[in-house]
Amino acid sequence: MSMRTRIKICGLTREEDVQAVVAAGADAIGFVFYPKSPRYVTPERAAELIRSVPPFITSVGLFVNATPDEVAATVRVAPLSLIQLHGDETVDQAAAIAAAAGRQYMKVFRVKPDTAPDELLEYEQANRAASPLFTSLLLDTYVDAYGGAGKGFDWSLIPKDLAPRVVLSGGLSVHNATDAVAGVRPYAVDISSGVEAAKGIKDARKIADFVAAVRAGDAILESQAHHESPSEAAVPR
Ligand SMILES: O=C(O)c1ccccc1N[C@@H]1O[C@H](COP(=O)(O)O)[C@@H](O)[C@H]1O
Repeated sequence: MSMRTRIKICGLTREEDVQAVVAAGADAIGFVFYPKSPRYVTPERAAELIRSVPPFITSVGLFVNATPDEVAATVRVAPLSLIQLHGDETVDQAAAIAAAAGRQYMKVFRVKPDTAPDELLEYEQANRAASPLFTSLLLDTYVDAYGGAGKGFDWSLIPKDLAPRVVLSGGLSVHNATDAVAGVRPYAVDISSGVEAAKGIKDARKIADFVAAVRAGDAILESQAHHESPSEAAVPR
């Protein structure tokens, strides 16, 4: 059985970019509430942008080392469905932030060259045990600036049994999206730099091409599923 890989486009600051993401058929839109990011938006600006988001598209709020009060105050202004905790929040801090905000959340793990695959599995289990609001691990590359750097990591570090539950990010683009989907088989992919004309300014053509490249990966998985034996095909990804 194969599945449609979910797509999140992150770091939106302009109305026309929101429309481009929706038109391209992506599933989620990300707003960066980290003041040091060039893609930073205020909660009020995010609320304005979310007004043009149709139903069944998830609006995600990205935070880096914010306090529970700060995140709760942001979701009172901007109607976010999901929170992305992209900093050094501990497992318990992440659970407390989500509880204060009353929202489901993704927790980032910033992968380094020496990250052991088991660390990823253990970190996912610890987050899952800490809160019923935890939804999934988001894997990004370790960089000093926390994220949005367009830098990839070694996907072979992702355990095969974890992959169908993770959101894969870090340096994705039209050039590697098909391989990422067909090779890693993640639940979802998340991109910022790879679909930009400049930081915080998205490019509609790049967004459409990225979505098409992800769907090409899905098509490869679909055709593989048809050629697998019945016992292999019964294993959901
Ligand atoms: O987008 C940002 O500015 C940002 C700032 C701080 C932390 C994370 C940020 N974005 C996230 O980074 C990853 C990778 O992005 P890229 O595609 O490599 O540019 C992604 O999850 C973004 O949501």
